[in-house]
Amino acid sequence: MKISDLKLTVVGIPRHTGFVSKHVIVEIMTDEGVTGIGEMSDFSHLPQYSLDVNDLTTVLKTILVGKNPFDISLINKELLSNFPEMMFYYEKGNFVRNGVDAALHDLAGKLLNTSVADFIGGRVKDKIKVCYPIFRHRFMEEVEENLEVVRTRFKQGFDTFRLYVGKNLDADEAFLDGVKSEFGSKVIIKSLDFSHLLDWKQAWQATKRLSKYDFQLIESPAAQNDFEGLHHFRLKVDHPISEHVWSFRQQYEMIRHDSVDIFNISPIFIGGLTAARKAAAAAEVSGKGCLLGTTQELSIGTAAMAHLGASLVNLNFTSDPTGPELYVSDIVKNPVKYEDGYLLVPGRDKPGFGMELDWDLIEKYRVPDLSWGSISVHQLQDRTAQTKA
Ligand SMILES: O=C(O)C(=O)C[C@@H](O)[C@H](O)C(=O)O
Ligand SMILES: [Mg+2]
Ligand SMILES: [Mg+2]
Repeated sequence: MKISDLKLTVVGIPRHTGFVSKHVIVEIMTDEGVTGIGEMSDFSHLPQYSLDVNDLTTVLKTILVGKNPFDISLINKELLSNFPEMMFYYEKGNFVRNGVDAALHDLAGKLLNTSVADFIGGRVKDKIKVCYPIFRHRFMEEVEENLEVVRTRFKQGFDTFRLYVGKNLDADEAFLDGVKSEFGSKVIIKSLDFSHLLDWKQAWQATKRLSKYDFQLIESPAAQNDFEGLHHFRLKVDHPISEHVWSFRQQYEMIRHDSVDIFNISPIFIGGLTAARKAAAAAEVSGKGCLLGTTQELSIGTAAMAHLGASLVNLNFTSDPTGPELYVSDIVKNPVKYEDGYLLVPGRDKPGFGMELDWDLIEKYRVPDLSWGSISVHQLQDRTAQTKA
């Protein structure tokens, strides 16, 4: 059996915040008529240049067509040669490798008539605890809007939230205060995420101020790749520290410098399920915790993470994938489901990821390319449509 073709389709889907994320749907076809689907999720991140999707299609066809789809390790090796690791969180080559590796997993599952979780290690759990994100405040008037988000989502069963912080500490504090006085211990704040916007000393000052509120962990409280800074920060605070994994070299340096307690692992940022499983194994071997991060995927990307999370033995902190709840629409007929603040892993009876494309929705949200238009760095850092300077 051979891979016979590949197709990439770009969609632009707004979030309830108004921010639009562009994603690429990947289809890998075989000469036996079975197609695997994957997602290169959320290209709408800095840096502000875009890939040429037609050219990318040609490049990926050159790599894939004629290969046996079960040769996932071999194909990953070739993808890595063509899209090498960079020491940058939002490196777009990782998104490309992730979408292809996902489609290969979906394809393998379909060909074997087995779910992806069963294909990569089976199920330690069939639901994954997740938290809903509260995007970064820049202005005081956003506090009430975000408290309303907590009210709405709490009613839907989300009792755990994470908060992006660091640009307006008065607003961060007002929000945490509002949550505490309205919900008390019924609502849990999983994390404060500094998103590498402050250096470790500034993040430490901010943390001291916000530490009168309860939260479980602190994420990205230093510049990207400041392994020593993370280590210094970690020794100063009682909370566990988490950091995203965006390259194996970076993960190795975090282990070597004892920079973190928890690795935040997302297939999109490390370049696929195959790579994410290695990162989770490295976490296990180095005695670190692990959680599933997110770029806010659509249902295909989120299902891939659900299958991955189901098979991990060391997923010991609340995870982040809530994309399908954030966007106004999806591109599948049967989106992933959330129940009482858990992401449900698609059933064992469904081959591959268990997702089916909805071409009416794809046509509705299809866009010609990954071009940017006009958007500010603040909007990209804070994931809001807020245009105020
Ligand atoms: O934990 C994080 O950091 C994120 O979730 C990053 C976000 O920017 C996410 O990728 C998003 O698009 O909202
Ligand atoms: Mg983060
Ligand atoms: Mg994202």
